[in-house]
Amino acid sequence: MEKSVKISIHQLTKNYRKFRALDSISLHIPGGMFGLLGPNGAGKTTLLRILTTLLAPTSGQVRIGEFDVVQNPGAVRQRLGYLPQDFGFYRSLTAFEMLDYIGAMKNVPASLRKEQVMKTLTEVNLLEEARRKVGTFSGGMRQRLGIAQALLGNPELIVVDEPTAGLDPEERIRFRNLLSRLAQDRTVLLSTHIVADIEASCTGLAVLYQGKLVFNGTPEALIDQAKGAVWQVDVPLDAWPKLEVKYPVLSSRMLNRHMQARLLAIHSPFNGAQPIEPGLEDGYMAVIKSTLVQKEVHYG
Ligand SMILES: Nc1ncnc2c1ncn2[C@@H]1O[C@H](COP(=O)(O)OP(=O)(O)OP(=O)(O)O)[C@@H](O)[C@H]1O
Repeated sequence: MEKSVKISIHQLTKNYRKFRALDSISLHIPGGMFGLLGPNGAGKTTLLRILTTLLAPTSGQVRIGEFDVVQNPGAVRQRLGYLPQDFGFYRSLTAFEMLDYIGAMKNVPASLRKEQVMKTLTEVNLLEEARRKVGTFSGGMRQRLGIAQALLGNPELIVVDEPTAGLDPEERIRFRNLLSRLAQDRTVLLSTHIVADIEASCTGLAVLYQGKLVFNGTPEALIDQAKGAVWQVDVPLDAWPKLEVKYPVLSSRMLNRHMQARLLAIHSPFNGAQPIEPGLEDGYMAVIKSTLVQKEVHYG
């Protein structure tokens, strides 16, 4: 991990007028691939925009390596590449032309630019498409080109916001593999609401919920949050509505007048419920639901 950089976030708060989008977040992100997980509206994009110097915090500190994002935004920008959620593409340019243009905006010297553009196109497996217009690209190809532009200038940190939304399963896997490969020698921060994206690739992750940090640790530790609390139940349809409101439902399917479901419950919800080994999605739901439950009724 010769080019990875550490991120330190200390008591970071962001208010949009009276609305608190981030509430005193403290988090240390080591090198490698780190996931930021949370439902829509949790505050992930707000956090990424502060990290990438596009948005000023209300209070607290963020350091990328040795540089503070507020005191030294220029130095931070030189060290990072960002693929935002709504990255705009120049549809009538070729992949090469687009990267050449972005390279110029990133101050990559003209004498090095062609070589760098070709190198990044090779890294994201798009070299053969260099002369093709971006408007003809598939969603997966566009996202890989988005990563290519983030890689220009050879940054130590790559920040990616919800990159697999809208990709088909094959493209999603290909994209995740690309990020894992990139994380071998730099820090990659991946924000997503798709648990499988994190499961496949991240060594550490944080969960944001309603602007608060509700988990920080390894994927295994997140799975442990649901240990002993996941149950499979098989109930007649008329008994289902009562259960459905009482316990958080992880998944359900109708089977011939019966409902088969996975539930979260601290104790067995009733005789005959089968305990199940949890997965990462269960751990994530347990963390999110327990923050809900603390405010409402305790399940189990
Ligand atoms: N400019 C703004 N003014 C007011 N509220 C905002 C602004 N930007 C974001 N918010 C609110 O802050 C909260 C967090 O938004 P944010 O976009 O950071 O969440 P997110 O986790 O990235 O969700 P998504 O995946 O939907 O983008 C949301 O409730 C959102 O409505």
